[in-house]
Amino acid sequence: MSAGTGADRAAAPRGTVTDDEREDPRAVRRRSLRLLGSLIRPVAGPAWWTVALVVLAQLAAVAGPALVAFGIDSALPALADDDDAAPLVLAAGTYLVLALGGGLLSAQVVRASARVSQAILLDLRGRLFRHTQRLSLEFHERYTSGRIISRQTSDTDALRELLDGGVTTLASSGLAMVFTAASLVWLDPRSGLVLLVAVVPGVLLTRWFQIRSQRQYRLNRTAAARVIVRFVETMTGIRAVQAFRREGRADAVYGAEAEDYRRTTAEAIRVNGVFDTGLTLIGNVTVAAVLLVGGLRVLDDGLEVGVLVAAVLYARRFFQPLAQIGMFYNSFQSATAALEKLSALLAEEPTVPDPAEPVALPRVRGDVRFADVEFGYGAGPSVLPAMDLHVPAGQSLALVGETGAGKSTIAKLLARFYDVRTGAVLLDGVDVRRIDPTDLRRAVVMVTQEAYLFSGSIAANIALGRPDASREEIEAAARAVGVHELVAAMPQGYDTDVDKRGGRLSAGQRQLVSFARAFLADPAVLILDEATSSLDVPGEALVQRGLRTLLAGRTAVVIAHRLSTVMGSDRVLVVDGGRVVEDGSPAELAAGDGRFAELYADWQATLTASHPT
Ligand SMILES: Nc1ncnc2c1ncn2[C@@H]1O[C@H](COP(=O)(O)OP(=O)(O)OP(=O)(O)O)[C@@H](O)[C@H]1O
Repeated sequence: MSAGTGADRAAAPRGTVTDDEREDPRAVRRRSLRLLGSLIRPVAGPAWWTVALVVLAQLAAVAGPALVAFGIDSALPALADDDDAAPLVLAAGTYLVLALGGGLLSAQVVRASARVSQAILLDLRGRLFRHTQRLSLEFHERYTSGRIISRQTSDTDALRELLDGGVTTLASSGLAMVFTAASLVWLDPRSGLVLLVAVVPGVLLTRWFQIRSQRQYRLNRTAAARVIVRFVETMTGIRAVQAFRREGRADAVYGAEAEDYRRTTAEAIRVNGVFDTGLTLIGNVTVAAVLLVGGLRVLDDGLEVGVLVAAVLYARRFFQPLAQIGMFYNSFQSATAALEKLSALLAEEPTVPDPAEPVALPRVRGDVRFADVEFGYGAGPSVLPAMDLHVPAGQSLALVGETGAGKSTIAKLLARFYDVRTGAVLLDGVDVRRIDPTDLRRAVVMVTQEAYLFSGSIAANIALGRPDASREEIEAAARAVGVHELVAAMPQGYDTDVDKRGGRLSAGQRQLVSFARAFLADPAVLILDEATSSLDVPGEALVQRGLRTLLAGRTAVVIAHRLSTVMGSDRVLVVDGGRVVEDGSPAELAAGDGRFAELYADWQATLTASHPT
């Protein structure tokens, strides 16, 4: 796989920065922090409450060994010498209460942090969906769907992982270490000194682990992403794989990538193992050192036994949190990377902005004009260098031209999926950039080749543009375009689920449903990208009839691929290199000696060849 392909980026590992490659890292960090701040602000109260619970739980935990020291050094002698059981009962009772309280507090921490993290994630998911949906077509054509899916899944998951357990574990672990060290220094400064000496190799080992595990983690995420991309790519292109007998080769490539994934995972586990073992070793040596140094002092009467026991307990506890901090380091890293990518997505602005002062256009006649339009995608070259075009209301216009000529671009500008660079696209004399978006969407409908059907009933699919339409209206639209009989013959008629057996439709049938959808929406201007099949086979007569009904009585711009569609339209525009090179009625142009006449002759020849009489 070549580096940096669309598919590659689509499944880019969480640990790598792909979206922000050319951005200033400080700006990226600021943007990420702003997003984090805006996510936390609404739940600031519960978040502070969680922090308070974490502090209390750690205080309860750290008091244990000190109580043990008190029990041994003060309470036991009081019982032995003075027959006074009160101090021992007090120490044991307090220990029990703190243990129970600590347990309850820990449970509360889990609940409180879950509440905070789930509220944050709900907010984030909603924002991502609304924002991505609002972005212009330009964004969706540039940002592959795989990447959007990564934002909604693995990136949100990375944050979830951290918020669900990571943050509280990190905070608890950090506090536990500080409290433990402080208690030991307070109880017995010399034992505290032994502990502080042991911190040095502990910190060095943790730093080694951070560097190694970060590198390993990235390798591992890249390997995992490759396996997924390869799998998806092979299965998406399964027809080509099987048709060209590429199974063996695909298997070998996939096998090598899966092996790479296994190897990097094994190495990551090994690094973890070294870290864990190293920490345990340092912890045990520290305990032994505290015991030895303290034991000698006890013999010299320089230290009380209880304090020694407490010191040993504290030393044992000290290194446990470090292992947890190490474990969550990777989660923290990937959550940071995820936050950067999420904030980049949320910072995208629609390239087709809503007008500041929208012009209401409730009743549109359908007069379309391209006035001195120049357009190109992004900063790319001009695709339409200079387009002047007037389509009077009610006219049906067929756009023909070679692939890449600019036909779809004209259609996309008219539907305002993109905005022109210079000049203007006018509807009934009003610049489309100024028209109220709701009115514009109602007036101009684009039916694309793919005829996308959403999961749900056929009726709901037809009513997409007018969800309040009655069943009668839906049926009338289906009848008009000639799809009623087909739907009526389905297992549950109009209630048949398009995803279920019996609801699956052929490409032509799907197109008829999308015609019914457009018919019901009843726009003044209809843009239609006809399916690419260029032969007028008899089975498509139905589609042609549906099409004629759909186009009747409105302005229509059709990217035509069938001769019958072209010949049935009022006017033909031949486009070449973004310019109109021929313009006239189909009969006129066919009889001439221009490009359309050639195309017409080719079409005729193909038809005769495929339907010999
Ligand atoms: N999203 C895009 N970003 C950049 N360039 C684009 C984009 N879409 C189209 N183009 C370029 O604009 C030119 C015109 O493309 P357009 O899709 O309008 O052609 P077309 O006539 O509709 O072709 P076809 O018949 O193959 O659909 C082409 O050179 C194409 O490479």
